[in-house]
Amino acid sequence: MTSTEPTEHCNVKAVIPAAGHGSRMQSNIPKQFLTVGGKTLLQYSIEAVCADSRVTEVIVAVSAPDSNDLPDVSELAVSQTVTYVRGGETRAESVCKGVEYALVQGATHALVHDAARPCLPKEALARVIDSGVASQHGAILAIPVRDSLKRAMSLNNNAAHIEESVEREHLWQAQTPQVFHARTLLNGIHHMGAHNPQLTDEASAMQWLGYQPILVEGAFKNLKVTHPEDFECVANWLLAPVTTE
Ligand SMILES: Nc1ccn([C@@H]2O[C@H](COP(=O)(O)OP(=O)(O)OP(=O)(O)O)[C@@H](O)[C@H]2O)c(=O)n1
Ligand SMILES: C[C@](O)(CO)[C@H](O)COP(=O)(O)O
Repeated sequence: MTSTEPTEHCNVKAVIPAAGHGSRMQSNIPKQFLTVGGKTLLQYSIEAVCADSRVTEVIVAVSAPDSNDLPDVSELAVSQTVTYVRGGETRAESVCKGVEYALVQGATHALVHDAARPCLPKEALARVIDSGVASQHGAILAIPVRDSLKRAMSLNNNAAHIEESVEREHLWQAQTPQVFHARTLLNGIHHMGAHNPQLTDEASAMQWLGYQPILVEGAFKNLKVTHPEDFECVANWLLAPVTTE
């Protein structure tokens, strides 16, 4: 793997982890299957990663690949092949299953994108692919921290109190997609362990191997739906009139 892989030799396959329970969402169905305008968040996320033709296939890791509740891939407004595989007990394990399948299908690079991030802008997708395939370090979308940061501590009243301020300069919040050489990423996840609580994103696995992924500025609207208020924001963005990107 050279430090600047010629992009014409790249075969980027998207892996979408969508096997979570969405417990923080407190909804009666996993959040990726909540609908906005008649489409699930998962469908929006699949269509979002398919907006760049360099993505040659989409592999979606779900808890029940043969479930009738899954979006019918024939109804998706995409030209790429979409395949469901069985996910795992952790996000990392689901990603692992997806990347293993992507490698069998001939992927050189894996583009991992949360099913819970349906508002991925096309131009941000293009930029993270550009950077991710051009460097052995790979790349992730992220946004610089914009608020003051405080470390919390609990006092005897159990309320959270400020223990200290945390320097926010040079701090970024990681998003997805995260784009890496597929075999290297799989090695990183295997070495770190898919149940390792520190393995919260693909960049962590690459860092474990000594790589320093490129930070590509993403977008605030590329929000991960985690809590109910997030869903309200995302639903408004998805239903807003389409603007030319
Ligand atoms: N075992 C898991 C856990 C999570 N995910 C996926 O990873 C993405 C980001 O994870 P998160 O937001 O934490 O989703 P959940 O684990 O479902 O949420 P919670 O932690 O609130 O249960 C989601 O698209 C989720 O479906 C997955 O594929 N497999
Ligand atoms: C991968 C990720 O979206 C980057 O911010 C985040 O780590 C996922 O965390 P979660 O707790 O599994 O949602």
